[in-house]
Amino acid sequence: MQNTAANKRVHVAVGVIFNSQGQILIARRHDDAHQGGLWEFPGGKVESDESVCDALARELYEELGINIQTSSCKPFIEIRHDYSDKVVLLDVWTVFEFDGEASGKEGQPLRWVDRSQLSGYDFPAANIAIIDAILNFA
Ligand SMILES: Nc1nc2c([nH]c(=O)n2[C@H]2C[C@H](O)[C@@H](COP(=O)(O)OP(=O)(O)OP(=O)(O)O)O2)c(=O)[nH]1
Ligand SMILES: [Mg+2]
Repeated sequence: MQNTAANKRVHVAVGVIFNSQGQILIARRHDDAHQGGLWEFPGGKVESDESVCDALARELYEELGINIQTSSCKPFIEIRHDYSDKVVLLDVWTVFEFDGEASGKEGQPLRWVDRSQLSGYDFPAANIAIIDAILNFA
């Protein structure tokens, strides 16, 4: 099979996680990762046997050490984006309740930011639409 962007399409569960002060958690992607060095909303690839929400819960535990109830993740927006080397489907969910204190379990820097501060960080291109939706979110 040819190594085309089409067969590198990845389905990604992404969490926009709010704390009790209404701040949002962002993490900096490792320099050597795809879209490395940029900030992201935590999450990762959905495996074939998982629901998106189960994948999100697993990724948030692996990356941040927090536990979410699958009933607390609500669908927010879906973004399909074609990077030249990869096509991603970002399945974005909001999370308002979680147990534990988030820390960068993979050594990634984390920040809790007000939504007005999001524009001060560099995100992958696919995130522009997510950030617009957050800014318009009631
Ligand atoms: N998690 C996340 N990924 C994003 C965002 N924006 C964006 O373009 N992406 C892209 C980058 C990657 O190509 C893909 C997510 O892959 P990932 O590296 O987080 O996947 P993963 O956690 O399962 O990582 P790994 O096990 O493969 O190392 O989606 C975002 O806000 N959050
Ligand atoms: Mg990830």
